Amino acid sequence: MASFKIEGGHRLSGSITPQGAKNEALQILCAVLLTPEKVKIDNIPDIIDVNKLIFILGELGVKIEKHSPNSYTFQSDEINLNYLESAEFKRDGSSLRGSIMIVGPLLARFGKGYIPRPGGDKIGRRRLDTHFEGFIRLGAKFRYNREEYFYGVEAEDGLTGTDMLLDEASVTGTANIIMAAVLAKGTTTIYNAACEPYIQQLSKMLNSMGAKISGVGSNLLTIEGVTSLGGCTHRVLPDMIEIGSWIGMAAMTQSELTIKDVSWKDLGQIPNVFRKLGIQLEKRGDDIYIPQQDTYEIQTYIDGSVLTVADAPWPGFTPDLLSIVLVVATQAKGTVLIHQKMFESRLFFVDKLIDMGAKVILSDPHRAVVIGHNRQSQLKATKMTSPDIRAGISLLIAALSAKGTSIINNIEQIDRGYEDIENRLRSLGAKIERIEG
Ligand SMILES: CC(=O)N[C@H]1[C@@H](OP(=O)(O)OP(=O)(O)OC[C@H]2O[C@@H](n3ccc(=O)[nH]c3=O)[C@H](O)[C@@H]2O)O[C@H](CO)[C@@H](O)[C@@H]1O
Ligand SMILES: C=C(OP(=O)(O)O)C(=O)O
Repeated sequence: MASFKIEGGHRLSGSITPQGAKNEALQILCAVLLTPEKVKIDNIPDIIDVNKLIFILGELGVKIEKHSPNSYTFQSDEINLNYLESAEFKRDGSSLRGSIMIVGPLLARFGKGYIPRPGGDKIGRRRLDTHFEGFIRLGAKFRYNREEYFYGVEAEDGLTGTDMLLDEASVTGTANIIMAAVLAKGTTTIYNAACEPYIQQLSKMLNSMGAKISGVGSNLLTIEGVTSLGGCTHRVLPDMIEIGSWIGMAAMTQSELTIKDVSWKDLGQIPNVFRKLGIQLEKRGDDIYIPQQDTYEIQTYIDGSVLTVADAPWPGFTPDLLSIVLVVATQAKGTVLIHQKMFESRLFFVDKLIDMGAKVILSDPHRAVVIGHNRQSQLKATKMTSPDIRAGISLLIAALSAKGTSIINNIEQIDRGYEDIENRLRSLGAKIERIEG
């Protein structure tokens, strides 16, 4: 297991370009299974989860041409469905969350889709009911092998469009159902659909392949099924979660930083939430400029009560940035309640921040109150283990601002979602080293 050794307390400076969005890339890669024609994708992040999915596509027989670390062409004209029944697939498919989204395209195009229980962050219960209820509504037969945690859907006579109301606005669930419905007979409506930029991008890509999806960006999608889809080229948006992480790093290390080409129009609440923590952000063209700030003060509500930052399905604030907001608040002036509504095991990493000297009260698994130090007391370096991607990057941010040298173990968790993070941080002046275990 590799580790990071971080000497904290150094300011960063310069500009950084965000990687392509992990969660969008995982959807877009699955969509290449919907056509026998070539699909070219640019700005794919070179991270563990994405590379694992590309590996699975290769095992499925997809022809893969790599033009550069971030640009590929895929062609799914000879798919090897036998792989789905292999022991290798049971191992490979369960190693990330995004692999679940191969099921919709395979079901739509080949009449069957299987998946072992997918992996991903261990951040609480992560059910798949929405996905499979959607496929069943489209006419698929469902089976589940409890011993092997193996899911399967089949539809020998194809899928038929229908109206459905999702039980929750699941991101990967909506993507999966969209990819199944684009090739179904007739019209499907999906109400209570997730509408994150990831889903909007997937829908736009599918429309450029010949699909007929309307309502893109809303929670009511209408999909007129077509008989086949063609090739396309697609560019993945910058990763809004990485952008939020860079904002957090700049604030915590009191650094002046420019984040380049962020696609402001797709950032939703993200800039505003950081502004509510008192962090100054300037829109400069399509860049975010963050001036060096010695202190920042958390706003209160108009009536003077304590600010809450909570997650919600889009256009609400993404749960994937709450850990970062939490760590940033530890050095602010003021108090904030962090309410992680979606996941029940994502806040436990605060123990480590408390060890480092942060004032945090974990009220219950979903809520933590952060009482900012206002820079009166610097966090102390420590040795810690990264439990999930976002807690991992939050601990890294804490370590960059702390006094002394910290060690973070299990950094594969960070590598799952952040491309070449130590070299990019070093280019901004951070003192960080990877130690191979
Ligand atoms: C590969 C990928 O794209 N992963 C993202 C995707 O995961 P994923 O698609 O797995 O997450 P879901 O959107 O299905 O749900 C996440 C959690 O939120 C709960 N929930 C969801 C919707 C809702 O309206 N109410 C509700 O309580 C679910 O029960 C679940 O516990 O979306 C999550 C929620 O934005 C992100 O954290 C993950 O980074
Ligand atoms: C929860 C996350 O990822 P995954 O769904 O892939 O585990 C995340 O990106 O923060």
